[in-house]
Amino acid sequence: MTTVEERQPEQHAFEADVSRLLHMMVHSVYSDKDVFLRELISNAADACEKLRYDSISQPGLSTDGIPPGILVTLNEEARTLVVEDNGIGMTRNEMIDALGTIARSGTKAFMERLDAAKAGEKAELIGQFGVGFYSSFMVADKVDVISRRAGQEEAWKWSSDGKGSYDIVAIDSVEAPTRGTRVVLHLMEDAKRYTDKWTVEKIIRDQSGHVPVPIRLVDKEAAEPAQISDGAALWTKQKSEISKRDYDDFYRGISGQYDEPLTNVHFRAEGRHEYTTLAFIPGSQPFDLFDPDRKGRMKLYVKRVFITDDAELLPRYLRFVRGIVDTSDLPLNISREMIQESPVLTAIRKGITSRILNALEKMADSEPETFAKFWGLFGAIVKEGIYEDFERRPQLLKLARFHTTAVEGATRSLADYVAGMKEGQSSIYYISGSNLEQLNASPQLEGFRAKGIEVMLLTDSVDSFWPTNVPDFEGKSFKSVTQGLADLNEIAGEAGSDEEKQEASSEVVAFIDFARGALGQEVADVRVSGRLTESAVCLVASEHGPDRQLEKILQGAGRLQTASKPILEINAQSQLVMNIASIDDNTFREDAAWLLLDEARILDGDKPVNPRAFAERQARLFTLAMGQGK
Ligand SMILES: Nc1ncnc2c1ncn2[C@@H]1O[C@H](COP(=O)(O)OP(=O)(O)OP(=O)(O)O)[C@@H](O)[C@H]1O
Repeated sequence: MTTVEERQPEQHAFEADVSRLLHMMVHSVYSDKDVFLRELISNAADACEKLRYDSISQPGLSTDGIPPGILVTLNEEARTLVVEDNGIGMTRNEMIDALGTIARSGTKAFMERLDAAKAGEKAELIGQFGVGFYSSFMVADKVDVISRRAGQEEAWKWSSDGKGSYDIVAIDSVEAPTRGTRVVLHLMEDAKRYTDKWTVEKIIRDQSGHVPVPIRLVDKEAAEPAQISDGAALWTKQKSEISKRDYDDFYRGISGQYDEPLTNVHFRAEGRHEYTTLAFIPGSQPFDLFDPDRKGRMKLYVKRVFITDDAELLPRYLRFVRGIVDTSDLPLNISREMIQESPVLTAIRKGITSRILNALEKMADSEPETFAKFWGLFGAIVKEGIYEDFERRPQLLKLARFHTTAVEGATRSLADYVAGMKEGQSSIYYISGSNLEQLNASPQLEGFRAKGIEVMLLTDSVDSFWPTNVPDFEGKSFKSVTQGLADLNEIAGEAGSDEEKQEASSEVVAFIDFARGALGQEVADVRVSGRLTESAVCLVASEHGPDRQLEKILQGAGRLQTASKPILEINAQSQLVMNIASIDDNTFREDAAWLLLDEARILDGDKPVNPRAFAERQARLFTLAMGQGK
């Protein structure tokens, strides 16, 4: 067997993505390099918490009675900064996995976004993400990680200059911590300020003052360590003892985001269940907001021991909330699998969901501007709840805000909408699509606009689903303006908007009959429109079945084999239509009918049925109009 001394370092190449990330770090545009320390301290604290957790089932892991702690040591002469913890440590293989690849989905997402960002946006984007251990290479030209896994004899040293490869070598026990990890940063010349006691102390207090593990600092060899933070969990303190700054720092520490949270919800529940929650509504969108797995990131603690950040502590439509729940009602040794089924957790989930929604309601009433910002960031996510949380639907509908035709650049609540309904109006009208401007210009809105009837403009993808699923708001049903007959005659319009509608002339009726025959298989019907005032044509869906937008989405997702045919509505008062109807020539009429259908499709954001035939028909009509045809 080889002894430790005889072993040669093994060289490993970094995974391609790591090399790319490191390159970015070294040549970083990071405005604030201080964050590397927060990342290292956060890893050290996680390692201590992991040991605390694993020791519950394997008490042998930490029998030495040494309390968890993080020690930061500075050496000005050697130009080193060391972060050491007595946590779980890493085996050789764990080092290779954790420090040679990119395991964090967040880091992957970060790199994708960074690649896509324009030059000017990069710095801002980087500021929103924590990028973990690799951020050390912003300030160090060499990093050593010496680690011994709790309960194991052997110790390993990982070293790299961040340029494509790293070495791993077994080292003598005396050179390693008894347990845990020591990260040694050999600082670059221009990063030597990180050996200055006051600088580092300030950074730790500012960034990491609330990690739940005590932090000490040594600034000179053999000096007594100074305690910088006591590791008391912020959430156990009284609200009155906590400043806004404390809350914000804590939020940044647990969320890995750098923004200022919009609000926090901090309460202690007593009675049937005992738990404390400290939750934050972020001030910017987390990177994983639109991930398909829709996972939340609330952390579960039992009696201050971190258990998991994988428990579903909130419904998915509140997945942007960051924070912790600490309870004494679960056993410490509960397995992560058992947690999901625990009735205690169900009760906690209910409790904190209510508190968060109540806090949002309060914000909407007392701080409408903050709420508008909140809705801009997370409204599309909260609306998923309208669709999937039957029990809380009324509360979510009350919270929801929408763009409507009534005001530009601002949003309205459903209560605002209902208050502005016209006499005889029994439905809440909406139109859905992906682009606000395009929706605003939809011909289907014309009749509603002319009568001053407000229409909600729904642009989030979830908007195509929930209105068909929700029977009503305060007794008013939801109705798409692109579906069924527009019975606008029943509704009293604004003064001056109610001129008598002319009946369709017999010529127009004849043209409509002709078009119905000519367009045959493409449309379910051709009829006189009750909703157009300016445009000549538009497409609508039949009364029953999905609205046009929903149908497109379902078809795009392969969930509809055959789309139902649209109805072509014709504006009998349009000058164009009347002119067309007056020409008694079937070739011309056929061209006109197809062109009108194609026009309606284009107005809907679609393509003509047959682009070539469309071009030919258009050419024939142009030629005719220029007086050269026939
Ligand atoms: N001090 C440490 N002790 C034990 N393991 C560590 C330590 N530092 C890093 N690691 C391991 O390296 C991995 C990568 O660390 P990195 O900071 O890049 O991301 P992360 O900590 O997983 O992400 P996040 O910051 O979102 O929790 C960690 O998940 C952990 O497994």
